[in-house]
Order: sequence, then structure tokens, then C-alpha cells
Amino acid sequence: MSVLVTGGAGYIGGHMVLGLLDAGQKVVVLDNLSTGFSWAVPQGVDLIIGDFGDQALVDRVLADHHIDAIAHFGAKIVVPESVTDPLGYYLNNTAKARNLIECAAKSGVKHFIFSSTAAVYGEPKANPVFEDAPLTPINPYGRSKLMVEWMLEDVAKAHALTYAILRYFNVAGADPQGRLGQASPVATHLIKIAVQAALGFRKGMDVYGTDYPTPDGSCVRDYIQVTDLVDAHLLALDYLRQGGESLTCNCGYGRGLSVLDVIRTVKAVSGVDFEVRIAGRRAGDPASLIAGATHVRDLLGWQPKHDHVEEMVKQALDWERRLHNIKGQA
Ligand SMILES: NC(=O)c1ccc[n+]([C@@H]2O[C@H](COP(=O)([O-])OP(=O)(O)OC[C@H]3O[C@@H](n4cnc5c(N)ncnc54)[C@H](O)[C@@H]3O)[C@@H](O)[C@H]2O)c1
Ligand SMILES: O=c1ccn([C@@H]2O[C@H](COP(=O)(O)OP(=O)(O)O[C@H]3O[C@H](CO)[C@H](O)[C@H](O)[C@H]3O)[C@@H](O)[C@H]2O)c(=O)[nH]1
Repeated sequence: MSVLVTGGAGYIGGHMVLGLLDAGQKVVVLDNLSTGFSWAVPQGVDLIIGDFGDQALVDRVLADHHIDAIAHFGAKIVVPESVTDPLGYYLNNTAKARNLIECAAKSGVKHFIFSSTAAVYGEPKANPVFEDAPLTPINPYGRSKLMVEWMLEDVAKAHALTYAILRYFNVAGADPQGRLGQASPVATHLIKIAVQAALGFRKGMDVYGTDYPTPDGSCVRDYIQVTDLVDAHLLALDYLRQGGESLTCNCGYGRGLSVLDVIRTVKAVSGVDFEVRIAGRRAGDPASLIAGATHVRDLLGWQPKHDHVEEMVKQALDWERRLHNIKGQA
């Protein structure tokens, strides 16, 4: 049996493809390359360039490749863009996901792993935030994802399909073997931006707010290393294939780092004292988001291996240098 990875030419999906290959699994990638890259998909892996909302295409792929599980990473992921283009987000992340889930249910795909997000919690009242906290997303991105969670819950009651909804906190770092990292040309994620500043690829960086009710006034997040996150998916796949019941798990380490902590670490690891400007708050940023992450450990037996911010930063630095060379050669 094979796993269909949508968004497998992107950052996290691409690491999932590596994880599946390393585990000896068969993989097929479906990606429209809107933000992904064909070079990110290892040679020998079937890359189908197309849209996961295209039901004729998806039906063909499911039939041709004996797919028993779909890992659905494909999405638009930029929160501010979701505010200015909500319909684009509801189309891509919600309506097209509905098409994909329909194909899965009708063709008898047994398992569905969904990339959800801590953004479904909005501004949590307490941290760490556990899976049963109120689901009150504050932007179209979070809402577009939450609706997919609801669809899966309903579809699993009506069809022979089990799911794992994994709510990622802040994903960071790169493949420890240096094969892949975050390649998006429009970086919005903190560690990537700080690393680019350290390498001189951008002129310093802004801190969006130092007046939050947090220990140092900057926002606190739970950064999870991408290979550790992929491990949670591989465990979820095994668990579902062995007959496990559908589940929803936060994916994070259960500890918070402030924006200023992260910048200090990037400066220390890179040895570069780049310019840091204190700017105003960015709209829609919750002060703190820390995962209540006992479920993923207890239900899936997940044990992180890369829970060190220095390691994540070093991986991101190494990858950003490599990416610069890849772009230079292109
Ligand atoms: N990066 C994070 O910190 C983070 C946090 C929480 C959740 N997530 C979720 O993880 C998933 C992967 O995110 P990422 O950071 O790897 O983003 P990414 O942009 O690198 O990857 C998304 C991939 O999906 C593809 N894609 C988008 N729409 C498509 C469509 N209609 N048909 C086919 N392919 C399509 C893109 O080309 C890209 O390769 C997303 O679902 C995102 O919501 C990411
Ligand atoms: O140049 C920058 C970039 C970011 N930040 C700050 O760093 C923190 C982290 O920001 P990121 O953009 O790296 O990540 P977010 O927490 O905004 O969001 C990420 O994690 C969320 C879940 O926690 C969602 O899934 C979302 O898709 C994903 O981008 C925020 O306080 C942000 O204001 C800065 O100060 N300067």
C-alpha cells in the first residue's frame, strides 16, 4: 500500500516524504507547486503536479497507486493573506479539502492524516492549551482549517475512514541530514527571518511587540522541530493502520520561547549581532501559545529527539546557506 502526500513538495510535507521513504514506505506526492518545489521531491518518488481539489485527477491517483492513507499537508498558510483573501483560503483549504475527502471516502481510502494548526484555538485563555480547549480561531486561516477538522469528524462517522488530526504549533528547523528545509521565498516565520538576518540576506529584522503580558514582553511560542513533527505523523499512520480509533493531538513540546529568546539564540549560534528593531504588534498575534502535548505522547508513544532550540537554529542556518546556493545555481 502507498501513502498519498498532498503538499509533499512543500516544507513539512517534503519532510514527511523523506520520513516515509526512510521508513521504507511507498509514497506518491500530489502538489500544484503553488508554494512547493519539484526539486524538493526526491528522485524516484512519483510527483503528480496537480490540484488536490481536482476529483478526476485524485480518483485516478487513488486507483492507480493503491493508496490506503492520505497525509494532507497541502494548504495556503499565510495568516495575513487569509485576512485579505478569505475566499481564496476557504476555497483552497476548505472546499478543495472537501473534494479530496469525498474522493477518499468514496474510493475506500482507510486513513486520513490532517495538518491542522494551533490557530484553531485563537487566543487561548490558558496555557498550555489542551485539545479540549475552546476552538475559537481569530482569522480565516484558522477557520478554514477548523472546518476540515469538523468534516473529518462527520465523515468518519458515516464512512469506514479513520483520521488523525494533528494540530501543529510553530514548526521550525530542517532535516538533520541537510536534505531539505523551508524554501519559501516569502518568509514570514520568525526563525527563518532571524536566520536570514544573521546571514545578511535581509537587513536586520523587526520584533512585533514587546508590550505583551509575557515575561519579557515579546510573544511566546512552542517551536517544534520538523523531523520530530514528522515522527508524530509516522506513529499516527502506524496507529491507524493497526486499527486505532480516530484522534486529535496537539504537536508541540509543551514549552514556550519568547521572540527575544529566539533572536538571542540565533545571534549566539550564528555569531552575528544583526540589527533588531522593536516594532508595533502584528495584527492577530496571540501573546502566548504553548501546546498541552500529553496526548501525542500517551496515545502515539511520541518521544521528541530534537527538542533543542540551538539545534533547530543551526539546522535552519545550514539549510538557508544551502538554499542560497541552490537559488544561485538556478
Ligand atoms: N509551517 C507551520 O508552522 C505550520 C503550522 C501549523 C500548521 N501547518 C500546516 O502544515 C501544512 C504544510 O505547511 P508548510 O509549512 O509545509 O507549507 P508549504 O507552503 O511549504 O507547503 C504547502 C504545499 O501545498 C501545496 N499546495 C497548496 N495548495 C495546493 C492545492 N490546491 N493542490 C495541490 N497542492 C497544493 C503547495 O504547493 C506546497 O507545496 C499546511 O497544511 C499548514 O496549514 C504549518
Ligand atoms: O519578523 C518577525 C516574524 C515573527 N515575529 C513574531 O514571532 C512570533 C512567531 O511568528 P511566526 O510568524 O513564526 O508564527 P505564528 O505564531 O504567527 O504562526 C505559525 O504558527 C501558528 C500556530 O501556532 C500557525 O499554524 C501559523 O500557520 C504559523 O505560521 C510571533 O509573535 C510574531 O509576531 C516577529 O517578531 N518578527
